[in-house]
Amino acid sequence: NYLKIWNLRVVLMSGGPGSGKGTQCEKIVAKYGYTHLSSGDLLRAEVASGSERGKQLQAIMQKGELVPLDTVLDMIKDTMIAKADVSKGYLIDGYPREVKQGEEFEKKIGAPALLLYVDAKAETMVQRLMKRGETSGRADDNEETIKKRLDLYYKATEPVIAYYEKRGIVRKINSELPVDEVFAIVVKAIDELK
Ligand SMILES: Nc1ncnc2c1ncn2[C@@H]1O[C@H](COP(=O)(O)OP(=O)(O)O)[C@@H](O)[C@H]1O
Ligand SMILES: Nc1ncnc2c1ncn2[C@H]1C[C@H](O)[C@@H](COP(=O)(O)OP(=O)(O)O)O1
Ligand SMILES: [Mg+2]
Repeated sequence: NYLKIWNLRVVLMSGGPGSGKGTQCEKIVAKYGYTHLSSGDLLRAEVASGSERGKQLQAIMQKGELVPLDTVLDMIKDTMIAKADVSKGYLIDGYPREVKQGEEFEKKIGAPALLLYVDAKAETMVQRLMKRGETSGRADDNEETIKKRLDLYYKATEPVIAYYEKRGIVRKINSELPVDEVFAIVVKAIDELK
């Protein structure tokens, strides 16, 4: 199984907090059957388990900071391996969030085929997250933490997109558009992969 993950297609979903990554990933899974791995969901599952490690992770996420690289990469890799036999490809949402994470992913897992970059204005992202916060129950969907997540996104995650742009695998998509219009562009980008 460990060998098998090297041969499966990897698509990365990137963009700021609230840009619509999760929303588009859900639609991609429905159409293409990729295995969706959200680093945030994996971490929240660990928190929900009530483990000691979960408590430490919760404290970091509540502050809008990044959890240690090894923790998140191990979670992703273990899940990829566990699902290799039934997977048609992987859709990875929320990773890499800094260039170092991208480098480690390549060393331990492999090179992605495509990076979908859903791009929205800061204002739009804040608005969406405040709205999501009314019902999400997420400890990080509050004004103070949203601001920190946005700052960190511009500082640490945007350089990741530049890193993959040099390889020509980035497709930038205007996610100010309605969900279905964003998805139509996503579909085009995926269908262009051979
Ligand atoms: N294209 C869009 N237009 C309007 N609202 C959107 C759009 N995409 C996502 N949203 C809404 O914005 C919020 C954040 O979306 P989500 O997919 O959770 O983003 P992310 O995973 O990038 O944080 C959700 O409440 C979602 O319904
Ligand atoms: N690759 C990663 N490295 C470090 N921390 C991460 C991470 N992915 C997620 N986290 C932590 C910090 C994030 O602020 C938090 C929520 O992530 P998320 O669910 O992907 O947010 P969103 O979908 O709103 O962009 O989890
Ligand atoms: Mg998300």
